[in-house]
Amino acid sequence: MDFPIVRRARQTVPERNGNGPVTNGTIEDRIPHTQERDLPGGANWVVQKFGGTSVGKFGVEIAEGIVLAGLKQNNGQRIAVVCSARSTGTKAEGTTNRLLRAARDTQTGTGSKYGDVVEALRLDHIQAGGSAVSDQTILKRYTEDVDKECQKLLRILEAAQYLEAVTNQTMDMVMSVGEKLSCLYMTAVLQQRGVEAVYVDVSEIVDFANAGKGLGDEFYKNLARVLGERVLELGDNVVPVITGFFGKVPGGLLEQVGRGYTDLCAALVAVGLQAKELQIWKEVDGIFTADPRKVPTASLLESVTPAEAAELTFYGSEVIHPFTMDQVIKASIPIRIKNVMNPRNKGTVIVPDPQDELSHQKRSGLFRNRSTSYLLNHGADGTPSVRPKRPTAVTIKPSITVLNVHSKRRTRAHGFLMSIFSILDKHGLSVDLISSSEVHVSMALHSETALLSGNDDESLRIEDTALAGAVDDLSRWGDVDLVPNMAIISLVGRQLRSMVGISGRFFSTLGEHGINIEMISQGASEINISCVIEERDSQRALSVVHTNLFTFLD
Ligand SMILES: Nc1ncnc2c1ncn2[C@@H]1O[C@H](COP(=O)(O)OP(=O)(O)O)[C@@H](O)[C@H]1O
Ligand SMILES: N[C@@H](CC(=O)OP(=O)(O)O)C(=O)O
Repeated sequence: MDFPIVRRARQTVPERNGNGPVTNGTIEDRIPHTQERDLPGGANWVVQKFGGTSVGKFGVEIAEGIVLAGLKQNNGQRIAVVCSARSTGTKAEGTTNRLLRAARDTQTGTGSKYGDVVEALRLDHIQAGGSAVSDQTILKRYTEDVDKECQKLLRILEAAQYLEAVTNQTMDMVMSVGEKLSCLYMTAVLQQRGVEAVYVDVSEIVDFANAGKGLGDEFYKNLARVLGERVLELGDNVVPVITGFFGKVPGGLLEQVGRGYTDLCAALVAVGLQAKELQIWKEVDGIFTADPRKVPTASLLESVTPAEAAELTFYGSEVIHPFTMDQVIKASIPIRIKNVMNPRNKGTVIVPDPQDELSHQKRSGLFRNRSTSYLLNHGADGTPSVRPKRPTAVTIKPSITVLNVHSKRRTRAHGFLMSIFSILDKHGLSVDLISSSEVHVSMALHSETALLSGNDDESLRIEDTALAGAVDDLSRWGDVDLVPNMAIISLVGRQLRSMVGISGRFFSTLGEHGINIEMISQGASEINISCVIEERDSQRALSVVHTNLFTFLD
């Protein structure tokens, strides 16, 4: 479908920059310690979650330098390991993506294409095991288990092809094989090094009566309890290696929780065991003021709040799945982001900020008092805090298309917005950022796969069927245009709400460096200021914002 593509830009007037004090106290004061909590039976668990690329590239280092080293500390600490599906290169080419592609291939009628994917995955895992495990008994058992899982997977895919349907449940069953193979591998690698590792498949664990009611608090509470019980059954010296896939959940794990679900699984295990810490191991030292691979001067943050971590993840810095924090923080379990390549580094801790708690307590019911910024600028004794305020991090989300709708004024404003949102809902499109006036609405939509294709305005076409359908329906309500190849740049930080002039400084920094702002959204979240820019300006925008708003603020 062809559509007019229009490019416009709006700039803001810069505000004065402000500076000032922040919260008092050290991070260690803020981390809840085991002895402060009521733990049953002296539990001393640390739950270690390893991401797909970490298991894919550093399986042996994880076993020796992290798990075994942790056990040798001899402080009564127990370790539970949770793994995602392996990726030996990038996540895009990893096991989960290949499995999802195999499931889709069953519907394209290209015969055995999915069979090739399964065989490639089988060989990949067998080869990885072969190079990390020399004990023939362990290796034989591992190879047989991998073969068995791959045969089962083939049968599921054949059934989907025969039935000409891939349901959410089928997709989940196929996807779960990634975590199963990965955990079989880590179990064998640990056993080879003398660890009493036991493979724990939790992919079928959801069978309790509540499952039908959706993924509410009760569901997660039950799931955490059952996961904890399953691990505790294993005995005293065992290191459980738990599949980071806990489907089949009502509506499908992919649909309900989305990619990155292993973080949530690990969080629930931590809650079930009342662990003293949840560790999320990655290939970076922790959370930085900007993506350290793009901004070499970015600095490591000692701590961030759960809300900051969630905003950063949503707006492009894949730090931790946003559903994870809720579960763990409610149970007073700190989360630590650590680096598999540098295990000695302390990493970044995710803990709530007591000042945030304080400002929540001062709120009276529905109504919020802006004067809570006083609390953010003063210590508990009323003295002004002395540390300078600064944003926490800057992040970029690429692959954004801006969708603009100008009302034909056939309905009043509230009806207009209602119609727009019901159309987006009908087509399953979700909005990352929105800015609206009475008769105009601009929305930023994100998609990993191209929404549009074409090299210039003339040849641009809508690729995505959901977007094409939405544009068709929206055209009845107003004039629609699309702006492709955009990115969202977001400034995130708990102190932003009390930094007078920070938005002006953010936008003027972009403006002064010739970076055009297409759309602005501020205020919906007190800890995030975002705007849409052209994707080709992303790297430059990240650098100039980091240089001007992080380096020179003191
Ligand atoms: N603010 C940030 N701090 C740390 N990492 C970031 C940030 N923004 C983006 N990243 C990127 O997030 C990725 C997280 O680490 P990685 O171990 O690769 O993820 P995963 O565990 O999903 O495999 C890194 O590639 C890093 O460059
Ligand atoms: N393997 C799943 C789950 C996951 O959490 O992965 P990772 O921990 O590598 O982000 C995915 O790719 O989404």
